[in-house]
Amino acid sequence: MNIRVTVCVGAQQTCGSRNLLCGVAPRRAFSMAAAGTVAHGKLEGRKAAERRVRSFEEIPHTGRSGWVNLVKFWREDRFRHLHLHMERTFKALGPIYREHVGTQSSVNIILPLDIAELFRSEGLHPRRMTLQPWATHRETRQLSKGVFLKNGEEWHADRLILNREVMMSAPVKRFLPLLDEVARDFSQMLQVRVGKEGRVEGGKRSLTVDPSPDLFRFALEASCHVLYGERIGLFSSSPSLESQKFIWAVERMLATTPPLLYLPPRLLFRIGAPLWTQHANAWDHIFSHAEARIQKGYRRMSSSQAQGSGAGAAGVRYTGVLGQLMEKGQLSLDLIKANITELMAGGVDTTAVPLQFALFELGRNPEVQERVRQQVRVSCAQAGGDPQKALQGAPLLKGTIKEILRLYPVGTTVQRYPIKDIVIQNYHIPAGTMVQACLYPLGRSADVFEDPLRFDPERWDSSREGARGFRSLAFGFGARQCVGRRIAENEMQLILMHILLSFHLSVSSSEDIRTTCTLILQPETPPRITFSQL
Ligand code: HEM
Repeated sequence: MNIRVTVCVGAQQTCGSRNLLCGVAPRRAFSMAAAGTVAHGKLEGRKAAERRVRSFEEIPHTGRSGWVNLVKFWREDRFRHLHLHMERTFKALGPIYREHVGTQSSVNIILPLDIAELFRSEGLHPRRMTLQPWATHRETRQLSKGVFLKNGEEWHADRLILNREVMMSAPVKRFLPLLDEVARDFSQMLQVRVGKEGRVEGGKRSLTVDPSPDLFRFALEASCHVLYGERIGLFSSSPSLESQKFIWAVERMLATTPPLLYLPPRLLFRIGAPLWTQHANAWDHIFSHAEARIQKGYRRMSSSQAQGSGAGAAGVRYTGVLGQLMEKGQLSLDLIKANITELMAGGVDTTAVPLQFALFELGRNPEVQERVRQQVRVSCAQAGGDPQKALQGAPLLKGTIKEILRLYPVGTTVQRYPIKDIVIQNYHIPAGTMVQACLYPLGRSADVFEDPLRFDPERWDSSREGARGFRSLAFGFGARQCVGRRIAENEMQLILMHILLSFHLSVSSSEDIRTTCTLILQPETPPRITFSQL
């Protein structure tokens, strides 16, 4: 593959390291043998050396001192552009490199086959949000009120219970109408706004706005509807200030996480003190808000159980993931709280931000937009109001989401710590090393995707080559993949479906959006979108 040759020549130059799978050494061996100057024995010796698994130390790297790198990262503001830094570094060093920044060191990979190797090998996962590396500190423990989600076998058993309420097809079928209701309301709210505030052109109104605040409210409203089985009124004329504060707190928590991850505990409370305080306050708010919501749901559940009408009884409406977990009683109340808190914190920016990118890409690609809309119209007409059928009949909606997450992956990396030694790109990687699949450069690599910068939802058509094989990894992989995946996929498809049925989308400039990395990838400035009545 092209990347292996060209990129690795660069790797040799930069680090003096040779990646023998890259075709550099074999090419030399061939020319020497052709000239008849190499004895047979020597050639065999060279081949054996080529087959030798190279040591960890030989992996190209960005500099040995984590502290020097940390200073560079601070000075050059690389934390905010980590995705671009990775893209550049792969171009310079080849398809695998090591990086050491502050207390973090990782091996970074980009090629689907290598990523497959990583995921196939048994690997531990980084700790969950409530268990960040510095969570061993007393302060963090106090902050999160002693509620922790564990890793390991215990985690796996709990996760399987949770999967039954959020990932399997039966719960998805139950919560899909709830998401559809919120998506429909969002579109209606927008219609009212365009009707009132829009400019008239050719008898129709259109309005240009930054939709991001509304998308954040949509994401929280939708995930709360699924979690608690009831609406929290964020589209009303006086939305709750507490919910708005929750949205800000999640944003703050995400934005303050990356730099803190690289600081050792000693420095954390000195250099990082203001950041740490903001981070701790944000988590405090997330926990207390989620706790209040959970208590409310718990009281509602208890009173309906006291009246003898459990959530599972015929004719009783779906009481959300919280209600289902409480009714089944397989998880302790503390674990239910911890999981629901995490689902609340994980369910806002992760969907609101890709939706901004989606509206932008559909706006700047009117022909693609029209093809998706046509499919949605036909499918909705045939679905007779059933949201599941409507989505099944419009695969381009799913393609749109995959395409958005390819170009703008919410999490720019997926990480694993292999529990056994593994070999990637013929390099030995010891157990316990953090290995990162780097999704942003993967999604934009011409060696992996044809015409990678083109927004093309049809490329994910399952009959097309390239649609398969460790290329769509935005939700991670395997037992540890995103637990909110089904909520997110359906929520995003449904809102796009309702928007496309009501509005034509356009943007004033088709220039690329500049992106920045907090813990998630987002636009530096939210794009303004013109919504025109159809
Ligand atoms: C486009 C939207 C989303 C993307 C791209 C995304 C991506 C991810 C990724 C990459 C992981 C790590 C997976 C792995 O290591 O294999 C993850 C984990 C997680 N996500 Fe999401 N996510 C999204 C939406 C959501 C939503 C809506 C929720 C909650 C409703 C959520 C909750 C979580 C939780 C709780 C975990 C930790 C799972 C565990 O370790 O058991 N995510 N997500």
